[in-house]
Amino acid sequence: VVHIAAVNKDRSFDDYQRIYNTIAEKIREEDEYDGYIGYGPILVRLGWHSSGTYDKNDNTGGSYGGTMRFKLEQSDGANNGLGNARAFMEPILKEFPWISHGDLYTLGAVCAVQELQGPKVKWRPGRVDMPEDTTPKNGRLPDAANGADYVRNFYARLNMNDREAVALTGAHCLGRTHLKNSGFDGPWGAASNSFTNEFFVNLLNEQWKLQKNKAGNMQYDSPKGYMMLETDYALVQDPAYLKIVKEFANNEGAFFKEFASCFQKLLENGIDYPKDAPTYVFKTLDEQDL
Ligand code: HEM
Ligand SMILES: NC(=O)CCn1cnc2ccccc21
Repeated sequence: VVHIAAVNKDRSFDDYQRIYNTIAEKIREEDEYDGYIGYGPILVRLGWHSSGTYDKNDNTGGSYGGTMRFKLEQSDGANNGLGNARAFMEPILKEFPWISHGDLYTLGAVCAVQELQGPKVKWRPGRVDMPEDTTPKNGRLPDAANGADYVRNFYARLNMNDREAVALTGAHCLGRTHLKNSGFDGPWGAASNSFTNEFFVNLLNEQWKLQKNKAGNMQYDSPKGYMMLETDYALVQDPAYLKIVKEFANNEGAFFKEFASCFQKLLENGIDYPKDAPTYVFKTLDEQDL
């Protein structure tokens, strides 16, 4: 399968910055969502899950076709709860009907990372909506009840190495788990809507206890009320991963640099960009005094 980015000559940086601003202002406005966490974290998850179906072995899946808009992909249990993120995007699609779903879902994730004080993430337009029958089968997204070998193998399918795998999982500094979505319990207190290296600091500094949660699933809990999935904790069980977790816990800049590059790579997996395709770095609302 080959997906060529469609360069739309009628649209400029300003057109996409306007969509970025509309999403960013809506995140700011609807701040009460999910116990005042806001929509940022779930918009990051929407962009990630739109892209996480990619398979480097046959170049299928990924963000290009916008197939997250179809009920088959939405029915994957791993996507439980993302209807809230899609509903958030509905009015944006109405106001800007010229953008593809793949471009919108990935632009929303980049906007959320930047507006939550994360690193600048480069973004390129050109994804084209594909028909429903191109939707990948369910089951390509990861399952949290696994260890380091599974994590390494899963990220390898996305063409991600150890450093990229650790950096990407660092997005679990945002938001929380919801029993009704994934069967994992999440602490109200500890959830956050600021993009930092806290995930790595907590992994190293908290005492973690593996226990069954009230849904009967295993998760790690800490005295402060933090939690980690088994796939999160795998990053301190595996010696190669642990070395990178320590680096990112002690150097937020190194984490930000790696995250910025591998998040862009994740959102663009499977797409060939012509040499005249533009690359955009959006301004935050704060940078525009908005
Ligand atoms: C082995 C890989 C991964 C596994 C097993 C995993 C699993 C999960 C689970 C079970 C949840 C809770 C969903 C809910 O109950 O609402 C979650 C939330 C989340 N995940 Fe991951 N994840 C993985 C990788 C990633 C990556 C690569 C990113 C982004 C770069 C990411 C971003 C998020 C965010 C932002 C949330 C919070 C969403 C919210 O607060 O609504 N995750 N993840
Ligand atoms: N701060 C917390 O205790 C939750 C952090 N956290 C750990 N693993 C996660 C997976 C998804 C969302 C938040 C997560």
